[in-house]
Amino acid sequence: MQSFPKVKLIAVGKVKKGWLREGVEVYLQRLPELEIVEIKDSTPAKEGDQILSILKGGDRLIGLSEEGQTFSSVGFAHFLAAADSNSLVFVIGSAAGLSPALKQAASQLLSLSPMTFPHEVARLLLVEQLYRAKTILQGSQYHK
Ligand SMILES: C[S@@+](CC[C@H](N)C(=O)[O-])C[C@H]1O[C@@H](n2cnc3c(N)ncnc32)[C@H](O)[C@@H]1O
Repeated sequence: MQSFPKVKLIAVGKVKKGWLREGVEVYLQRLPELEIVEIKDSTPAKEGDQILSILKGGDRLIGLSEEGQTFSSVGFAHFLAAADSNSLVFVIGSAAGLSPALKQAASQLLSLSPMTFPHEVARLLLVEQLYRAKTILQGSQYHK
């Protein structure tokens, strides 16, 4: 069984739709290693500055963007397992996306699909894939 790192998700804006909030909550309860920090939406440039200002030294920023790298779920699990510290910080932008400066500062961009999703849907998809990754590393039956 491989260990699962602590991960942080910085998300711009709230999940307003109850059915999506409920879904995110289900995976959050199953994944105590995940902390979600929400910041208020403004402009991508201001949001980017705020996100960069709350990062700690050594944090590894992973920006969620449809332009990023795609993984299989098993590949994503191995990527997480290889992150040898508890410093992974994922960031999901607002409807206007991530600022160029934030994308530049990210050590990597992660795509959930080449298609574009609302940020609330992207949050649910990411937390499910993080939970799935944990179950893959634990060898449990969730991932088939
Ligand atoms: C409506 S999208 C913004 C789309 C905008 N055109 C852009 O340039 O990012 C809102 C946020 O959801 C996330 N997102 C949406 N679709 C995604 C995907 N396929 N892969 C990864 N993240 C995605 C991104 O973080 C994005 O900033």
